[in-house]
Amino acid sequence: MDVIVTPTPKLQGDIQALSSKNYTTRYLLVAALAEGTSTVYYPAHSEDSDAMRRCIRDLGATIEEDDEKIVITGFGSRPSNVKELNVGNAGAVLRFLMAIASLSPEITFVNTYPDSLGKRPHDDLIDSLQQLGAQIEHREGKLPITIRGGNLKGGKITVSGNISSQFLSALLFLTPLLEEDSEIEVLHDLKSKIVIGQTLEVIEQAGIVIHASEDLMHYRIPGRQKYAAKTYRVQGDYPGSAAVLAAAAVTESDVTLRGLEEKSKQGERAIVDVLRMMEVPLTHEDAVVRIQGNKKLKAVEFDGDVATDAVLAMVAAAVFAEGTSRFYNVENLRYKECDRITDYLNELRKAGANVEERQSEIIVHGRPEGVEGGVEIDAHYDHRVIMALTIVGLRSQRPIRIKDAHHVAKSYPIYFDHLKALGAQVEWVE
Ligand SMILES: O=C(O)C1=C[C@@H](OP(=O)(O)O)[C@@H](O)[C@H](O)C1
Ligand SMILES: C=C(OP(=O)(O)O)C(=O)O
Repeated sequence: MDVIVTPTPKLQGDIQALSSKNYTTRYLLVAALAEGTSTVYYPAHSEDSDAMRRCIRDLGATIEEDDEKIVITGFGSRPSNVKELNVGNAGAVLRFLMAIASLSPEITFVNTYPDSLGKRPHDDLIDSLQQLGAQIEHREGKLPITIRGGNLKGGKITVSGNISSQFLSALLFLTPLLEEDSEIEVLHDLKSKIVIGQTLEVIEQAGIVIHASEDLMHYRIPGRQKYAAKTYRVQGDYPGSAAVLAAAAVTESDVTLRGLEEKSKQGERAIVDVLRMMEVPLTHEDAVVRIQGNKKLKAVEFDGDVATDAVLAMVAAAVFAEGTSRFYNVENLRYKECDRITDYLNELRKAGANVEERQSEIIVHGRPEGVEGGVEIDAHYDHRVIMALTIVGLRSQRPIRIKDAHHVAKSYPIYFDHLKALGAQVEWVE
């Protein structure tokens, strides 16, 4: 399915932010790793959260759900002997479950998105799990991957933080369940470090003790711990909301988004600060963000590593800013659903934006007068590319067509419904 985005000068309305993808995947996981019954209120509903739900069920968790909650009885440290798991296109779900799979004799992760997740590297996690004693078959660090474990003990290991924080998160979920104490040392720079805060927060809520150094590069993890069954409440999602907020920022608007906690550990809450730096009129109080856009934005310089999943939306806003913006320290955007630097900038250029890439940087020469549009965009299987190009389409001169826009459902299936509710002219077509 494609979407046609027709230029829309005004957005107005009041919506509830969707639930956080990252917290949902984590709460579902720690609930599955507990032996009793946990409840997760307001879970996200998207392809990625569905992938975690499906896989923990395959691994032996019992799940009941209604409109507001999921009730999960976990399998503790003994997942069922399942042959295969299919995580769809969900990177975090794959990496977290690769670690958990090493509690089982043999599990194969299949490759159902050869042109997206199938291209992403997992070598660093494979290496760490091998240090713990797992035997792993893989195709140059990529899917399909077979993990043979079952008798991992714990001990001293290293993990590289250069490509993704998800490898470290995966090991932090696994090691408390092992027989012996573990120590993890992170090698190289830890990218998306801020996300580790969400992992540690959830693990602690689940009653597990991990001793982390202040710089988050060293960990001591006592072994033989048990995840406690608990009740969790998923907070609003900043990465998805960043796209809605950026859409409001580039149009004439009065848009209110509810459910975005100011003190959240999600780094993408920086979207609010970045839009403020761009001089977009907004307020953020009591978990409510209100933007009254006037189509005027100023260029910005920003370390994108603190808000990985909001950078594409920030860049889309910068396309219409006065001056040159720079988003630096973003190399690991290249290892996501697509190469979010080269592939994304190619699509932006098609739409008429003036952008440049460096290995770890995106530079945007703003065009406050708007861009040409009138083109077809390749989604590259990437929900965040789809959301960002929609923002650009709202302020182009001619409509743009986003091919295969249904991939937005990876994290935000109701993105276009939300935009429509705000008055955006967006339409699904076959
Ligand atoms: O741990 C997580 O849930 C995630 C970590 C981040 O990935 P990287 O650590 O690979 O940057 C982020 O981009 C992804 O959407 C979700
Ligand atoms: C990169 C993302 O997710 P994942 O790594 O979990 O596939 C994302 O949601 O933007």
